[in-house]
Amino acid sequence: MLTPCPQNNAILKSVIDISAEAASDIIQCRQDGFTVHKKQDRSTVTTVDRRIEHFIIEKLRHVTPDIPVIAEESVSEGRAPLYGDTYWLVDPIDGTDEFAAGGDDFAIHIGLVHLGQPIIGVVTLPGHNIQYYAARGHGAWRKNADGETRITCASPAPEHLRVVTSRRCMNLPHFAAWRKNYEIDSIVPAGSSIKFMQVAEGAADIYPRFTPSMEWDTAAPQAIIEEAGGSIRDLSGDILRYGKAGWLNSSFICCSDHVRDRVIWA
Ligand SMILES: Nc1ncnc2c1ncn2[C@@H]1O[C@H](COP(=O)(O)O)[C@@H](OP(=O)(O)O)[C@H]1O
Ligand SMILES: [Mg+2]
Repeated sequence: MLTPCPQNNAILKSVIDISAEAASDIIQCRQDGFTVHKKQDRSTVTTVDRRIEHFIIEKLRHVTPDIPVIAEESVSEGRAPLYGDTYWLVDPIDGTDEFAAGGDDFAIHIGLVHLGQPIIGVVTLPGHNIQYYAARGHGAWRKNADGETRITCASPAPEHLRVVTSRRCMNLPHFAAWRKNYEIDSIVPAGSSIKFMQVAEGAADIYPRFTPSMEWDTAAPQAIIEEAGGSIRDLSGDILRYGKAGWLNSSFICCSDHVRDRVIWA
């Protein structure tokens, strides 16, 4: 376990500002109009994803010149810098499909990975005007129009689980089989990293994901959920780690520590 580091808190403050500036720009771009393209893997990208990623990379280079930035769209275009023990993982828009369709459930992710673990995370929801953030040892926080509030997973956890998951996951046979093993209160679909944030702020207890995700989809949210009293684990119960082949995550379960002993790990 890494210890709290005052320097990380200083870096976090800069990243919160960078992400807020990127959020304003996304809202402006949405008003001005943008174009939608398909990547080689047939997934969606917009001119806004690329613009925001470029902005974030330039800003991070200024704040932490020695830390390489691994970012979704650059990797898609075959541009990933050499990296070592410490690197940024950036998703300029998580939930691009939702953003391109005019919805509000999309997020900006900026996460700092050190020795395979995310130690700083900022998740901004431009469409909801909310920021979530954490640095290892400094707690998890939410900032909105009401100010800054410390967030934690629900304690005590309710008897029946409040499940949140991806719309893509809800109709999968794997999910149908999984849910049969649990006493469930509700199953609510949500887009992008809103699912992680709902667990982190106590609005949901568990987020199972049986469809693919990339490391930039989870790094920033994982830093936050871990500071809020939860975790993201593979189906064997091992904490999700970073720097894997192709930046691809396995299926995972994100849950509050208060329900972890109810989860059936493989
Ligand atoms: N087949 C696939 N392979 C890898 N990642 C996938 C995928 N299908 C969806 N994703 C990831 O899931 C994210 C959307 O999550 P959700 O379905 O929970 O809203 C996408 O984020 P992007 O929008 O950044 O591409 C993408 O990274
Ligand atoms: Mg993205």
